[in-house]
Amino acid sequence: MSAAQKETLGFQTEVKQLLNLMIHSLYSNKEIFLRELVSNASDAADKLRYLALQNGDLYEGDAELRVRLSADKDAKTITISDNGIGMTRDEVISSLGTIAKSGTADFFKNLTGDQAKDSQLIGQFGVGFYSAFIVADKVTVRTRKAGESQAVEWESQGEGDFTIAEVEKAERGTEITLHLREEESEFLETYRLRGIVTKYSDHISIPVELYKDPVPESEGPDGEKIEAQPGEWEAINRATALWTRDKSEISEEEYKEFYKHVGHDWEEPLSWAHNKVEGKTEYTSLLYIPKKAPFDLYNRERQAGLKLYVQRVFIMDDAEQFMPSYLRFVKGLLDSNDLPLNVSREILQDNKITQAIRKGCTSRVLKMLERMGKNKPEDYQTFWNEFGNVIKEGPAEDFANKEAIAKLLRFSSTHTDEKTQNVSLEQYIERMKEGQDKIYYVVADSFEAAKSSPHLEIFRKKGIEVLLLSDRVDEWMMSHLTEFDEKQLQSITRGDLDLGDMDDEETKKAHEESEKEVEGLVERVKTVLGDKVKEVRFTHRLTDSPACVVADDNDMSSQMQKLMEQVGQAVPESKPVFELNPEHQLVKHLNNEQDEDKFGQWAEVLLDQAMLAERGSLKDPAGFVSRLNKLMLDLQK
Ligand SMILES: Nc1ncnc2c1ncn2[C@@H]1O[C@H](COP(=O)(O)OP(=O)(O)OP(=O)(O)O)[C@@H](O)[C@H]1O
Repeated sequence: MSAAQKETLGFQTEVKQLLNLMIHSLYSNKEIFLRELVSNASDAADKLRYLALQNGDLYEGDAELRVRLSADKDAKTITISDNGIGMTRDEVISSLGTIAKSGTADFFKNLTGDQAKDSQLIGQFGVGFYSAFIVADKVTVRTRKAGESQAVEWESQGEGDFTIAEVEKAERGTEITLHLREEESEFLETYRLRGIVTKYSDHISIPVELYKDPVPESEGPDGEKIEAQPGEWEAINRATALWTRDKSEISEEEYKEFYKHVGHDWEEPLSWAHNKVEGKTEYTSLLYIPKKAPFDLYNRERQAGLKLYVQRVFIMDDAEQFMPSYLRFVKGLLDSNDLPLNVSREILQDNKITQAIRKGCTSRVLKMLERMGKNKPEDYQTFWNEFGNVIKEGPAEDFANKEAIAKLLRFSSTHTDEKTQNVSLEQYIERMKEGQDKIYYVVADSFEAAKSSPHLEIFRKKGIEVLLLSDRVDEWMMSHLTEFDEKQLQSITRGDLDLGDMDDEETKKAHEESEKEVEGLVERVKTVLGDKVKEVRFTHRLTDSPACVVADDNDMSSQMQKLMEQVGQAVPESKPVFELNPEHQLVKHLNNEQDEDKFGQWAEVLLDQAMLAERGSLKDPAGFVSRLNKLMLDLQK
């Protein structure tokens, strides 16, 4: 096909939207386009080096991988060229014409039109190649894939479409030419380009070279001849893989910039850990905790994982085998000395070395988070707000690290009665009352429901702290977390309430007396309610409410039942234990009711009320309302 047979293709709708948004919302940070393009060039070099392990011919006699920058002041263009893997025609169309990420549609749904918010979202999404259009009104990409003879030219003005044509290109790799907008000529200055590379891309492991113009022969001050200097390519970055350098030599800034490259993130990381492990398994890990959750954190198809290198050679992206799923937000890389260079995902799957590294990396991340919790509570709160719900999957997934994971958990609690989850189990234990041997918690549908649960009444009265749980995953998590620091975690809506040594003799006596006053009531209620309840008993956990329902110790809690019903699972029927507060006026009233019919109605209304407070809904709400109305009318008589 000649250039005249150029084909014009339309961008995927999302690309158009993304381009538009990017140009507007990222303009204040426009210089990052260079970071993105250099980062892509470096990835392309990594990919070629990996493929060349199997087939050295791909180097075509040129194994010195590098990126080159040059500016043409007359044409008002800058060019970024690499001799990496390059792209075929199909790859160009799919990489530079569509967005292949899973969850893209959801991402676009979340855009609000508010520039500040949207630019943050774009950052999370990854800006990449399209950022070229922030400074250019036309971009030309010429690329030839290693090992192929046909090259391709892609060109677009960043509006609705792009053209694609077959061209000749002697050198393998990709050359991107940006036709700068009128007002962007600052980027034609080599000092400016040099400054940006030093700032953002110093850590790139291949040389980034800038063309130094030739200097003609000249005369010195004393008439001596100064020889002409030929034009040449000069490396302007350090060009050593950052993670191979000594920790003490790497600045915070360098770690942060490197994160943006490996993590494809826009924001700075919250924290990182860089370790060289020697001994039986030898590897270097550089693990980062992002500041913001990616938009697709809960998308099952989302690719997550670390970048894997073997002896400094890039092997693959998204090696998910080195992190458990509840730490899937961790970004960074691993460089192993022990894995074979031809390692594949299949080999990684069932491999002793993988397991050893995974174990090491997991405990390193858990320690890093624990330290952050202790030393930088504000950062930790940011982390928890973003990723807390993922960490909550941990106790079920990683039995061996249960205690370490439990230390990371944060909860809302009656100590503050605030929605922010910021109370740790260790803090809870420090505040435990004398004689208290359990950690109490309640799970409800929402924070408000948890906070006003009738089950809390006695705890509030006695000043015993209770953790307030209301995230979807909470019930599931708590079913896997039964103990912490040798203390049992106890749901206050389950089983008989035993406040252990915290009740003094006097209180116990008063309780017995109040039960005596309504003696026989339990049996009467049990008779009228029949098999609607599993058991009826008195309770002293309530102060303001007449009654409540609790789950039997061996039964599923009502929150768990609800969760299972929501996902369409058959739920084995478990009946509630109905508890009556013998000190409450309504319960006393019930006891005095001689008319068995009315007694039955009162008992049912109390049961329905308790169910409503516990589950937020009733199986037969109309029945409840009509019984309640009848009783109200009776009261009028
Ligand atoms: N210089 C290059 N050489 C070879 N392929 C490239 C080059 N630049 C881009 N690509 C291809 O185009 C794809 C899209 O690039 P783009 O920068 O938009 O996204 P990305 O690098 O995959 O991720 P992110 O958006 O997070 O940066 C890349 O994944 C790669 O396959």
